[in-house]
Amino acid sequence: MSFLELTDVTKFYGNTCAVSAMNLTVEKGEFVSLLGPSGCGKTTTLQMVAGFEAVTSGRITLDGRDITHAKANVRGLGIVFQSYALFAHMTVAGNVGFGLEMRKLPKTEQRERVAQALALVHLEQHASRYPRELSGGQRQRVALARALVIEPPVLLLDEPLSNLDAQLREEMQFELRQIQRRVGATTVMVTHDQSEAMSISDRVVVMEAGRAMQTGHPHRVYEHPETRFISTFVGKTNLLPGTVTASGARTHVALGPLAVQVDGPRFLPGTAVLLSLRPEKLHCVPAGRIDGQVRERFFLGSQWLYRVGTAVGDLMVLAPNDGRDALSEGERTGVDWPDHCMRLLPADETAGAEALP
Ligand SMILES: Nc1ncnc2c1ncn2[C@@H]1O[C@H](COP(=O)(O)OP(=O)(O)OP(=O)(O)O)[C@@H](O)[C@H]1O
Repeated sequence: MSFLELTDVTKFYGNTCAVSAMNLTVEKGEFVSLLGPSGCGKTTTLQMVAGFEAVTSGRITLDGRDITHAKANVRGLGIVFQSYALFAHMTVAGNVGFGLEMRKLPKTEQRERVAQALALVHLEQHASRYPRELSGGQRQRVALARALVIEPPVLLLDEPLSNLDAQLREEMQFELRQIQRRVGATTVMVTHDQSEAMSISDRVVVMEAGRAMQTGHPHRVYEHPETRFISTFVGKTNLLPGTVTASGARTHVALGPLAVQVDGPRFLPGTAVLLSLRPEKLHCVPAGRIDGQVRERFFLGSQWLYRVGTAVGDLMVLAPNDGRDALSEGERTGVDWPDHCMRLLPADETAGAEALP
């Protein structure tokens, strides 16, 4: 049995189904992110684990105990929610120590643990400040220290880095991961930022319309998305429409004038499919699988992004900036890619039954 388990957890608000038969297992010490677009049910899922929202049906267990209907305060979870503001009238140390005070721990132990928690988030020197005297990022770190100080079995984070500018956000992502590893807290984080989820999680759960669509290691989900939605929500991709012409050890697909053979899930001949090709897997070469012409180019610093017009449609190609001259707009180029980078997705996701086992 996993440390935290959600089994068929469903939430209705009136007639609105916010979360539908959600299944999730989180191992002790694991960092799992719920990733998905606005309104897909991420926060509602976290709120049900926290005990702030009632579960309509299904079951939640923590360390083997059924906590589906347990009150929030007896679950003892560490929570950093966007709306879970700091106490304005208390200092940073007061905010961080609040949970320990509630638990009536001896004063000396409280002081020690508050100092440790503040050191963890590098805010020792701000212990006597008030929240209004801190930056947004510092406030989020106080919220994190307040959650960590009670040494919770599970840490629940809802967009914990949302108030930070891009650079601080990136720094804090790594810091958060380090803190989480050091403390060993089992963590569930909600985010709509796919790069954030991928860079710090052991596993990501991609949600769409109240459902968990795919769960796995970030690299696995990125390289083997199971649906069109996941292939475009987690990273960027070129999607080329094609038709399956034959299915053997590999699937033969016709993409207009181009024929390819793809490993992976097999489809019946005649099935409409999409070939997913990640832009960074494509190369501009003098002679490739297909000829094209650079329509546009964008300089991204460490990379060039080319839009290359070809007979199978426009292809986005991401090339490392190796310091040499880039291709010019209007220039002719071939486009190539390795066989193992091709992924086939059903064009019509309701037609999954047509996929061969
Ligand atoms: N208290 C509520 N009453 C009615 N409907 C709600 C309530 N809270 C959420 N919903 C609905 O449930 C669905 C899921 O909302 P939720 O906040 O869980 O999504 P989310 O993925 O966290 O979105 P966001 O990234 O925008 O925060 C949405 O359709 C939302 O409108």
